[in-house]
Amino acid sequence: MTEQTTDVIVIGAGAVGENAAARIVRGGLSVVLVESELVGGECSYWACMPSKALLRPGAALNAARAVAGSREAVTGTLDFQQVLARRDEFTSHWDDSSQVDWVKDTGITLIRGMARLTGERHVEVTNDDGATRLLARHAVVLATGSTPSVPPIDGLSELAFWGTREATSAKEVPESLTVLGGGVAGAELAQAYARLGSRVTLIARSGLLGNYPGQASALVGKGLERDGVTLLLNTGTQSVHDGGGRFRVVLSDGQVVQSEKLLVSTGRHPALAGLGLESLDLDPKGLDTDESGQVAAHPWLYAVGDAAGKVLLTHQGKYEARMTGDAIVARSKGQLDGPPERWSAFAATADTYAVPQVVFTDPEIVMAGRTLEAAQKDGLNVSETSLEIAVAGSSLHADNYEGWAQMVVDEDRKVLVGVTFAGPDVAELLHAATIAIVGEVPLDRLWHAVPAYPTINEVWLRLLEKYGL
Ligand SMILES: Cc1cc2nc3c(=O)[nH]c(=O)nc-3n(C[C@H](O)[C@H](O)[C@H](O)COP(=O)(O)OP(=O)(O)OC[C@H]3O[C@@H](n4cnc5c(N)ncnc54)[C@H](O)[C@@H]3O)c2cc1C
Ligand SMILES: NC(=O)c1ccc[n+]([C@@H]2O[C@H](COP(=O)([O-])OP(=O)(O)OC[C@H]3O[C@@H](n4cnc5c(N)ncnc54)[C@H](O)[C@@H]3O)[C@@H](O)[C@H]2O)c1
Repeated sequence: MTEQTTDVIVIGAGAVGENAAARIVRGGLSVVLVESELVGGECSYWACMPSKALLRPGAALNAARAVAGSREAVTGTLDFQQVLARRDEFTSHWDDSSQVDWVKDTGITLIRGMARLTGERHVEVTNDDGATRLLARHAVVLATGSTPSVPPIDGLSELAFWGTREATSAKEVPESLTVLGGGVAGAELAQAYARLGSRVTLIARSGLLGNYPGQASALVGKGLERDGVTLLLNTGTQSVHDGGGRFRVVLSDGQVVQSEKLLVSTGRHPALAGLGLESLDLDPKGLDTDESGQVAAHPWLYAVGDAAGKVLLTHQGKYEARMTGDAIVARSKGQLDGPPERWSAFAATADTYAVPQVVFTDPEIVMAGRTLEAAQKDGLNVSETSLEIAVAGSSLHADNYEGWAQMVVDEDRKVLVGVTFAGPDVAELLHAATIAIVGEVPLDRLWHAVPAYPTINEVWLRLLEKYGL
C-alpha cells in the first residue's frame, strides 16, 4: 500500500471540491484531491451544463417567435440532433481531460479512486491499482456531492427509469416522457423535452415549484402547458409497472399514465454513505457544520457544497468552498481560532441570507433571499410589494410580455430581504437583487439606483413606487 502525507485532503472533485482545493493551494498549503468519477462532477457532465444546453435552443427559438417581424422568419422547429450535439460539446463529450489539466496546472495533486475516512485525518483511496493511505496534516474536506432521492413507490425500484443523469445525457429524444417531481429539475427537463418533441406529462404530489411564490410558479405552469406539457399537480403516485416495454404509472386516483421513458426527479440528499462517518460517531444522513464548513465534533473535518446539504446549487457551493478553503489556511497559520465571525472572509453567511437561484424554464423564475413566508417564519416584521412586470423595456423585449415581481422588505430596518422576478429573460436581473440584499442597501438609498430606460430593470422603480417611495 502506498502512503502519502499532505496538508489537506479534499474528497470529491466536483466544482466545489475543485474550488476548495484551489483556494487552499493559493494559501500556500499542499492538497490531494480525490475523485472516483469525472473531475468536474455533476454540474459539468450531468446537471447544470447539459440541462441548460438542452434548454437554451428552445428559449432562443421562442424568443424569436415572441416578436413580430422575427416571428415570421421562424419557419421550422428545433433540430434535435444539433441540440444534442451542442449539449455534447458543453459536456466535453464526458471527457474530463481539460479539467484534469486545470487541476494539475493549479498545483493540486489528483488521485483517482474511491475515498473513505479511516480515522482522524486519515483517508484510504482504492482504485484498480490497489490502495493509497493518505494522512492530512491539517484538514479533510468532504465535497462528495449529493445522491438522487428515490421515493418508495410500489414497483419503481424494479424498473430502469431515468434519473437526471440519464435525462441530461440521453442520445435520443423519447416519443413520450413522464416526469415525476415538480421541483426545479422536473420543471426544467419537462420543458426541454417537450420543446425537443416529446409528449410530456409532469406529475407532482403538491404544486409546481412549491418553493417559489405561487404567482411565479403559475407563470411557469402556463409556459409548460403552452409547450404541450400535461400537468398533473397535487397528484400522488400509487405504483409503477412495466406495461410491455412502456412505463405505466398508476396515480392515486386510479388514472394511468403511459410513456416510453420515466424521469424521477424527486430531490437529492448529501452523498455521505460509505465514507466511514459512522466510525467517527457521525450520521451519514447529514452533518452539522458551522459557517466555515467545520464539523462540530471533529474540527479537522469539513463539508462543503451538496455534501454539506445547506444549499444544493453550484454557485453557492463554490462560495462555501472559498470560505472553507480560506478558513483552513487561516487556522493552519494560527490566524483563526474558533468559529468565524458572520460575514467575515471565512463564513458562508449568505447561505442563510441571500441565496440567488434561477429556474431556467421559459418564463424563468429568479429569486434572491427569502420568500414572504420564509421571512415571516424567521420572525421578521416584513411587508410585501408585488406587481406584474409591465414597463417599456419588457414590452419591447417581447410582444405580450407576461411577468411578475415581488419584493419583501424588513420593516424594522427598511432593507430588502427577498426579491423574486418571473418572466422571460429575467435571470440577468438577479444580481442587482443579490447585491441589494447582501449590501443591506436602505430603501431610501435604493431609490437613487436609477434603472436605465427602456430595460426590464425599470420594474425596480415600479416596485419602489408601489411600496410608497
Ligand atoms: C439536473 C440538475 C440541474 C442542475 N442545474 C443547476 C444549475 O443550473 N445551477 C446550479 O447552480 N446548480 C444546479 N444544479 C445543482 C448542482 O449540480 C450541484 O449543486 C453541484 O453539482 C454540486 O457540486 P458539488 O461539487 O458539491 O458536488 P458534485 O458535482 O456532485 O461533485 C462531487 C464529486 O465527488 C465525487 N465523489 C463522491 N464520493 C466520493 C468518494 N468517496 N471518493 C472520491 N470521490 C467521490 C463524485 O464522483 C463527484 O464527482 C443542478 C442539479 C441537477 C441534478
Ligand atoms: N436551475 C437550478 O439551479 C437547478 C436545476 C435543477 C436542480 N437544481 C438543484 O438540484 C436539486 C435537486 O433538484 P430536484 O428538482 O430533484 O429537487 P427539488 O427539491 O427542487 O424538487 C423535488 C420535487 O419532488 C417532489 N417529491 C419529493 N418526493 C416525492 C414523491 N415521493 N412523489 C412525488 N413527488 C415527490 C417534491 O415535492 C418536489 O417538488 C435541487 O435542490 C436544486 O437546488 C438546481
